[in-house]
Amino acid sequence: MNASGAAEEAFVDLRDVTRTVLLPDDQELHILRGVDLQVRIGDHTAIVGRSGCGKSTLLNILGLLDVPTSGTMIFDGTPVGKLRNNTRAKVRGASIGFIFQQFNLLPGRTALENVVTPLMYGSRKEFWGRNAIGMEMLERVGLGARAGTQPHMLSGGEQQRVAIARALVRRPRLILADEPTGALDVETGQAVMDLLDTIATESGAALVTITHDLNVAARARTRYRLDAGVLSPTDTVATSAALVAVGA
Ligand SMILES: Nc1ncnc2c1ncn2[C@@H]1O[C@H](COP(=O)(O)OP(=O)(O)OP(=O)(O)O)[C@@H](O)[C@H]1O
Repeated sequence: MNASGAAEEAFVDLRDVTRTVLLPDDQELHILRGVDLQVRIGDHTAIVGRSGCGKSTLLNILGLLDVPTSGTMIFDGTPVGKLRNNTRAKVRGASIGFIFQQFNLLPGRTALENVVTPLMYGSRKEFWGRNAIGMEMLERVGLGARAGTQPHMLSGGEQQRVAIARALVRRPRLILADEPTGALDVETGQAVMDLLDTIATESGAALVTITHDLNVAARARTRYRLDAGVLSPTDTVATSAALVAVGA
């Protein structure tokens, strides 16, 4: 609710979204079936599901990398179906930060060079101020002293912190994290999720984490399960209780 008592508009609003692809034998594969999802600024949403259930497909749609086959999607007040490809790419660069399981840092570039890469495509202010902005982000993730270090000299947790700094350097309103702890040990993964949660909250962004790790999902305030392309909210209390019961 906002100050006037009205329900706040979702930053991303998917209604009855489907994604269908045509296979070589002319059969249709229904990857997403009638997905309803509202993501609000300040939310931390987790989507869990087994391999092949459609998680990457949903992430690609949320990240404006792909479009629904049917249904409606509103992104920051604009119907996505009305956006041209190049406008979609611009909105993506300015409004969405991506974090991947394998960090996807550029080899042979320093931590700072990696972090400032998105600023090369930003406004003049972002472009010319990129080193100062990048350093500030690296300091926020606790790696100011490693600005000149290349990724292969950093630990997995440190590489993911650099990737977080890079994802957040243009102050995106939506952060999409795809198995962000998948390549990290449990303790490092928890520290990375703590950091991601804190920075997303401080930056006033929405965080959507796609994961098969129930420990990671348990941190989110809103949880969904994706099962064969069908998205359903999971019962928060029951899920938490179940997670505690299995020692997660
Ligand atoms: N363009 C495509 N053409 C044909 N099949 C596709 C296409 N995109 C996805 N699929 C199939 O749709 C299903 C869902 O794919 P998706 O990559 O979204 O799953 P996922 O939940 O992310 O899986 P994982 O966790 O293993 O990465 C899979 O069976 C995949 O092979």
